[in-house]
Amino acid sequence: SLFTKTPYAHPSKPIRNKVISQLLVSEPAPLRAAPDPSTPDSDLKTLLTLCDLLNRELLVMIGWAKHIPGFTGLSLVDQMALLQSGWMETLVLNVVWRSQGSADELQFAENLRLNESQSRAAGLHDLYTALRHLTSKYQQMGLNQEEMLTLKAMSLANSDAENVEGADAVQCFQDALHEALQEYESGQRPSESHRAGRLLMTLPLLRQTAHRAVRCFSRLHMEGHVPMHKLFLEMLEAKI
Ligand SMILES: CC(=O)c1ccc(Oc2ccc(O)c(C(C)(C)C)c2)cc1
Repeated sequence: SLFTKTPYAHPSKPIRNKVISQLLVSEPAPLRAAPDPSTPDSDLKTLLTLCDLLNRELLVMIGWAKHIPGFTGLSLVDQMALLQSGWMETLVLNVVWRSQGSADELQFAENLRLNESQSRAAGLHDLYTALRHLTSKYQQMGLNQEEMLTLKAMSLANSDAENVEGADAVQCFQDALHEALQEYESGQRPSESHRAGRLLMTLPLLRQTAHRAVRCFSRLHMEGHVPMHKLFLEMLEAKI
């Protein structure tokens, strides 16, 4: 009838899942590393540049989270709790996604890629092996951008923060993201019936990779060579 609202599929864009299309439009532009031109190149300079990049990524991530459908429906306390427990997984997925196109480098930024020997020189070998392991897992699976964005939002929603006030609201937030993934995968042609489950089953490895990254930073912090930004230290303390 004239009044049934048939969804209008724009010819060039297939009808996408609402949650996933919202995640696509709110994906921030990748940041660029900002090495200090007056400092001579050194391993410490690499670390300082990476630290600065991470600090800016943290700030961008906080703004990004607010665009995840349902996130701002949580109490502010719960929004902060999810960010404090899920930030590392979220940032790890970002670097792993950026590194998908490379066989042996980590692409922290378009203008900052490290291979194994450069990572080792900067004291980041543990980080390198952990992130490359997860990167190759997603390369084997042929992870696409829609799936990466959904997993990123899920990793925040499912970060198992301890002191959550509104457990039901968080559960509902998680369910909406899970539903979006299921709907997206069943809409794929050819649809792979186990795809959504396989993607969810990579989350334990993502959690483990984030913990290995935290250990790497705690060691670097203990060694005391690298000054770390206050926000980063606060977020790091929330993970230890
Ligand atoms: C403090 C310090 O020594 C440090 C060393 C390396 C580093 O490199 C990174 C840059 C961006 C980034 O997103 C990530 C993760 C993906 C691991 C979060 C790591 C950041 C900080």
